[in-house]
Amino acid sequence: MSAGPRVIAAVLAGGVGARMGAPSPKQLLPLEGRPIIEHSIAAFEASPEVDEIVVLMVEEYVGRVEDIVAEAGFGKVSRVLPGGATRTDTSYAALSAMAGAADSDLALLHDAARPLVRPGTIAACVAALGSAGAVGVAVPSADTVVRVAPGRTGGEVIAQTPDRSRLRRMQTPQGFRLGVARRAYELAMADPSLVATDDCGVVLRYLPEEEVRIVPGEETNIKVTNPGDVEVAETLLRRMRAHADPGAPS
Ligand SMILES: Nc1ccn([C@@H]2O[C@H](COP(=O)(O)OP(=O)(O)OP(=O)(O)O)[C@@H](O)[C@H]2O)c(=O)n1
Ligand SMILES: C[C@](O)(CO)[C@H](O)COP(=O)(O)O
Repeated sequence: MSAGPRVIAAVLAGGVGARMGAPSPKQLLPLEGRPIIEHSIAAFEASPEVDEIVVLMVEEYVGRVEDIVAEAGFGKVSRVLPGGATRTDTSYAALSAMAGAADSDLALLHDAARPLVRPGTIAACVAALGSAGAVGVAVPSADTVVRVAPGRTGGEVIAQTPDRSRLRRMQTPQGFRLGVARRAYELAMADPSLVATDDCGVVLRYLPEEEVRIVPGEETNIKVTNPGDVEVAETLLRRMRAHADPGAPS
């Protein structure tokens, strides 16, 4: 009997949290008494599909995260490494940290700033990677989304109102067969005009022949980004627990 692919999760925590404006990176802010990053790592630690976790942290806080990992007893975390200057650089560093894994193994890239990811969502990503080389968690948009352009007399005007039924808001995890992510990132990192806001976008741009599958996500999987978002996350977490939601994060 052959073993299935190894599943390696990368928790991306290399950002400084400029929009949050806290004195330290937002992934260290307490959420119900535990650092946000601890909740994010805990979701992957608790997922039976995940074999190993690597964490990419702002360089000066790597030691702090090693302490968090040791105190929480996260046995799947193999390394805490410095992140890069941009999120894309951090994703590339994460893939480089997986150099010993096979092209057929699976990488799940997750924002540390999304502490409410459910184990069920992680499981759905891994399941989808059974028949797809690239997958991303997404939710429909409740708002109408428009594309804007500079106005003739200044300000912004609406250039296009895309069909909302075809629009999705991307979240994480985003998962890849390692061979797919490696090929896409090799091309991306060699492109001086690279602009990317997520990892599925990198695959879509550099490997257009690759189908990037959508995995339905949850509205509760918010990205803690701006002041006030920690309070929103705490309210959501309490509500998920109060409703005895079996899929609630631990
Ligand atoms: N150089 C970077 C930038 C971002 N991230 C991570 O990517 C996720 C999503 O990014 P974002 O919410 O933009 O975080 P920050 O970059 O920290 O926020 P800001 O843009 O406000 O500075 C976060 O978990 C963040 O730590 C990263 O690993 N490396
Ligand atoms: C990857 C992401 O969370 C998908 O929505 C998002 O694009 C990250 O963007 P950020 O500007 O780095 O927060």
